[in-house]
Formats: sequence, structure tokens, C-alpha cells
Amino acid sequence: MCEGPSFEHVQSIGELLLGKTKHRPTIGIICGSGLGGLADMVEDANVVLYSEIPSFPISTVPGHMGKLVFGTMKGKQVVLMRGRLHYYEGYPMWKTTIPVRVLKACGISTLILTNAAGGLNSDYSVGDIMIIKDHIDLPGISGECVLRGGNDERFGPRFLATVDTYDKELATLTKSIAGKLGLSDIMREGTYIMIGGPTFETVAESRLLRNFGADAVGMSTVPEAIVARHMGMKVFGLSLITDMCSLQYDVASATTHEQVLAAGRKRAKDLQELVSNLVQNM
Ligand SMILES: O=P(O)(O)O[C@H]1O[C@H](CO)[C@@H](O)[C@H]1O
Ligand SMILES: Nc1nc2[nH]cnc2c(=O)[nH]1
Repeated sequence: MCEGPSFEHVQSIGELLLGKTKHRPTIGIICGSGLGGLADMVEDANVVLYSEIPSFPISTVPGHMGKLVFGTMKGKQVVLMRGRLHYYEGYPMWKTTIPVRVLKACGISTLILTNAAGGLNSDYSVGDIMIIKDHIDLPGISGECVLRGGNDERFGPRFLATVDTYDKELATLTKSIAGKLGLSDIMREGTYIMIGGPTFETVAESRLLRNFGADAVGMSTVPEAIVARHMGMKVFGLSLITDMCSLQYDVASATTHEQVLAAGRKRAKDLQELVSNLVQNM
């Protein structure tokens, strides 16, 4: 009846992972495409490969290494997912979020999501960092919500309220940290829309997504945020704008994954400073 992993199975993977590290993190971080350098901020690291974890999906996308990194970041115990799973890789939606359920079983109470995204808001530029204020679950509202299928109440409720998905206090704290780091000029706050991918948008699709009210578009994050909230975790998200979606045919230029990764590398240091200072001050 239930499509997803059993509660007992998730708990057992959590216990297995805690047996592989001395750390007891309460903060989890998912690294977006090209943003794996966040893991370089981790000290005293214990690394577990996804391939060593029973029934863990494997990352297949360049820029996603497939490692869990336990350790400390500016004195706080953390675990990073250096490699996320995407629906377009062929996994059912629920399977892309097994790691989030496992992180909760490891004791994580706050999840920081990062991603690379295309800018839809014409006030944005490549290199901007957008605090995710809200999201549009395009697969979800058309029937592919990550919570579809049987629900085990030990994970969370059948019907989840999503008006308060993204934590406002962490957003305020991030803005103040960005100010101290001299990053205010590149900070934005907006709505992320998830598409299934792996195709980047046509011009007509970008116009549609912008008309829906989205400021940035990507192929991840939303299922993770929903599952984390389903289990009562605090959620905070940052999108790095790695390219601008074409809204006009005459200036249409094709986005490539290499361009996305390169934009991630360019902004890597700022993002690392921002996230690590946030973690320190949480
Ligand atoms: O969302 P993350 O994992 O950062 O990756 C983004 O970058 C990839 C496209 O270049 C897509 O997977 C998109 O979702
Ligand atoms: N859908 C989508 N995902 C992205 N990830 C990074 N850039 C983009 C983009 O332009 N579109």
C-alpha cells in the first residue's frame, strides 16, 4: 500500500549511519549543483558514500558526488549531502527524498537546502543568491507530489499545510549575515518553481513560469522541503542564480549544465561564507 520506505527501515539506516560517525548533528545541508564546495568548510569529517548505504539512491548527475559528510562547521555539528537526487534521474519522487527522511532519523531538526537555479525575474542577475521565500510545486500540483501514496503517521500527517514551509527567522538572520559579509547587493528573496526536467525551459515555458509568479526555476528542492516539513523539520533554502532564462526569442541563449557548474564555482566562496556563518549563528 505504501510506496515509500518503511519507518522502521529509515530508522535502521539512521542508526547505521550514526554508528559510522562520532558526530551527532542537528543541522543538515543539501549541496546544489556545483555547490559541493560547501563540504570544504567541514572539519573533522567522517564521509559515508551513498553506495555504502543500503537502499540509498545513487547520484548520477555531474556536480553531485554522492557522499554524506558528517563533521563540524564553525563549531556546530552538521551533516552535508554532497550530491542530491533528482526526479529526472528516473527515481520515483518519494525515492529522491529518502536521504531527507534518513537525516531526520539521524537527529537533524533543521535542513538547509541549496540549489542552482535559472533566473526568471528580470531584476535578477547571474551570481545573485535568492532566499527561498516560497515555492511552486509544479509536479505536485499536477499530481506528482512527493507525499503521494500511503502515509505513515509516524513520519507526519496525511494532509500537510505548506503556507509556512520556509523559516522566516532564518531568512532574517541570513539577511543580516549577508549585510555583514558585504553581500547585500546580490541578495534576493523570491519564489522558486520546480519543474520535472531534465530539459531546460523553452521561451514560452519561461514566460509561463514567470507569469505563475516564480522568480527562479530549478529541478529539485521542493520535494525535499515538503518531506522535511512533513517530519517537522525547520527548512531554509538558498538558490544561486546560475543563468537567466530566456524570456525573449531574439536574445534566446541556451543554458548548459557546464554554465550552471561554472557559475557555482564563481560564487562558491561567498556561498560558503554565508552558509557557514548562518550555521554558526543558529
Ligand atoms: O537543483 P540542483 O541540484 O542545484 O541542480 C540544478 O542544476 C541542474 C541543471 O543544470 C538541475 O539538476 C537543476 O535542478
Ligand atoms: N529548470 C532549470 N533548472 C536550472 N538549474 C540551474 N539553472 C536552471 C535553469 O535555467 N532551469
